[in-house]
Amino acid sequence: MVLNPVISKLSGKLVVLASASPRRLEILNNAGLRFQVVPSWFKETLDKGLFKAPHEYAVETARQKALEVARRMPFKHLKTPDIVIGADTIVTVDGMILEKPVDKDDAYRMLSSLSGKEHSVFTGVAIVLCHEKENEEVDYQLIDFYEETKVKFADLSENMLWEYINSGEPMDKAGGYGIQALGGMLVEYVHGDFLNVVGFPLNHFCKQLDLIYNSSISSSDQESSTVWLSHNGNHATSNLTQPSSANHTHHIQSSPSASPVHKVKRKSSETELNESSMTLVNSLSKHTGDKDSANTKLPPMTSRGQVKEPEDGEPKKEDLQRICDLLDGFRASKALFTASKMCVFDVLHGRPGGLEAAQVAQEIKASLKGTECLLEACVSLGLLRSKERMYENTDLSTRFLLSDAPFSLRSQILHCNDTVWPIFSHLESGVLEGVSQRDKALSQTSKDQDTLHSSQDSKLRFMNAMHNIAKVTGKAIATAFDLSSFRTACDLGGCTGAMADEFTKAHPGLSVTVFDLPTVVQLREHFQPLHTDNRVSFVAGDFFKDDLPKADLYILARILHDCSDEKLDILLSKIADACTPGCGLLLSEIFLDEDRKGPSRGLLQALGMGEGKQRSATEYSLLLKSHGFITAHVRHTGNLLDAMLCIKA
Ligand SMILES: Cc1cn([C@H]2C[C@H](O)[C@@H](COP(=O)(O)OP(=O)(O)OP(=O)(O)O)O2)c(=O)[nH]c1=O
Repeated sequence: MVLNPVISKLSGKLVVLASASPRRLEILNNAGLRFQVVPSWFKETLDKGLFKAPHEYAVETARQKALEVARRMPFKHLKTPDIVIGADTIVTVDGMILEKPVDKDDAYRMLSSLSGKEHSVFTGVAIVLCHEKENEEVDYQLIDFYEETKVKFADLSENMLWEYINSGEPMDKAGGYGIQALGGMLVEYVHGDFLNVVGFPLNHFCKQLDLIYNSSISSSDQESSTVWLSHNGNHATSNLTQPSSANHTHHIQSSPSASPVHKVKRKSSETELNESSMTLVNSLSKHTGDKDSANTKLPPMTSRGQVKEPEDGEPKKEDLQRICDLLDGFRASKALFTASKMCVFDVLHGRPGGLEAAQVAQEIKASLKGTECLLEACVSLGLLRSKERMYENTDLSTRFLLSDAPFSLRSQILHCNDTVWPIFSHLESGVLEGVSQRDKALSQTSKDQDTLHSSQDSKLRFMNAMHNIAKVTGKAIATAFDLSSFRTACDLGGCTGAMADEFTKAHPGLSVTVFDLPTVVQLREHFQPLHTDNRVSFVAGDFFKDDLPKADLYILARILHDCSDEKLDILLSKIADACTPGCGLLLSEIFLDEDRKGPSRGLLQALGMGEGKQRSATEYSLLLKSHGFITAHVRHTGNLLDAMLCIKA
């Protein structure tokens, strides 16, 4: 691509850099750009697990930074900018995204994971062109791209690491280093745009401006990822300027091996955007009539920032829908629980063409009316499909709801129905008293049941539920990190050995001892191992009281969140005592967002009022550090559980 003069094209326009980064300011200043700096208030807490690739996370964060400033300025600065530029720089290594370190130990973790390795630096850039309309409304044209640069670190000694960390330079930089300053000492080579590492891919930016201001093609035919936006409430519907439903993005790779420019066909922006990541509406763009963007027309935002309610004062459909979804949530859960418990999905399995409601009613020994209502509700939830009154399983129910499906969640569902549901029926008492209502709920439930489950039956049902989760999450956790330096592992509370199976499958040199209560270990034969090799063994014991089996890696999957602080201290102290320096501790839990605003799966679980608590990755990292374990890697798996690998100092 030939590059033309572009900076002059912006003269006379109100250009805003939505960044507090002194490096970005310096880069754009040196390029002769005249602009204002309005740091973005957007909190960089997007859930990394939602993004399929690291650069998507950086681009989305850059978009949000720029949009926040573009939206705020008309109200706070009483002026609408012409262009707002946002950027986000991340470092990636071993599949992990490294942002700015939270403390020196975090900087150590980051830099030691970069030592001796080639890694990538991605900077996502968002350019928001603001188009003010005669009625004071503002349309935003959003153009984004990313740049990747490869950087190779030398092997760094402990002294080098700590000398660099103690310089203080790492603390406000992604990956914990500044290539343009002392951090330059750590770098063996750079493949690609150096300024991109520093924080802003100036060349790519200029090429993008060239496309915007010098290109002969109109903006609506541009091949960059351009999306039109205007203020709105809170629903994501993308309105593409492209005739097709997908965007094309110029991703200009500057690493010598790649072709100078190649177009990356992007997923339709609808698949890339999650509702919380951007507010898109059907604006009055040139393509309002585009059938592909059959969007819900939403009330525009007035220039004063309030959502203008429709003339008739009716509440916005989207807001009402959101509340109704929550209102109906428990009915949907109970429909799933009941259909699972009554084996509806098993009854329909293997019945070509499906069954009529009457046939299902007969098989599950239920009323026709009740069965019809249940089947129709399951169809509305996507758990069944019906055609001419014949009901069949969907792929979703076949994969997760059949009793014998490889990733069946039926036992977990029964656990939720029989144990969690009664506890949540006492949630108000739980909130009032601040303690678990388990005993009250279950003693009442067990009295209600015709036959009290034997302790073995209830133990088996619980183990089945844990087995379901371990089967669904095991591979993601077992493959989250390079464990080649470990030979023996101990899965504390490993229950049926399902997780241990996944670890031995993923790591041929690893053997795993499952350490769990005698009652659990003696019931393990009910859960056949997934393969025959004998690298999974079982030892009975209580990890709060008994000596732990010796291992060079300890696994804690969904254990810590259930422990009181006192039990945490006992367990982690025992593990620390059993470990020599270099031993590993692999933690698998739901990691809350750093601002504890999600994921709701974790925060709703906390309503069980158990004696434990839900934590963010940083909180777990600090907890483990207090017992001598330094966090080496964190992985948001995008599955039900996240993972963290720590090393005994
Ligand atoms: C890798 C690397 C990053 N950095 C800096 C660039 C960015 O300032 C920072 C990455 O963090 P960002 O979150 O991208 O930027 P920021 O927090 O500094 O500013 P804002 O969020 O307001 O835009 O790391 C360097 O200065 N040198 C480097 O070699």
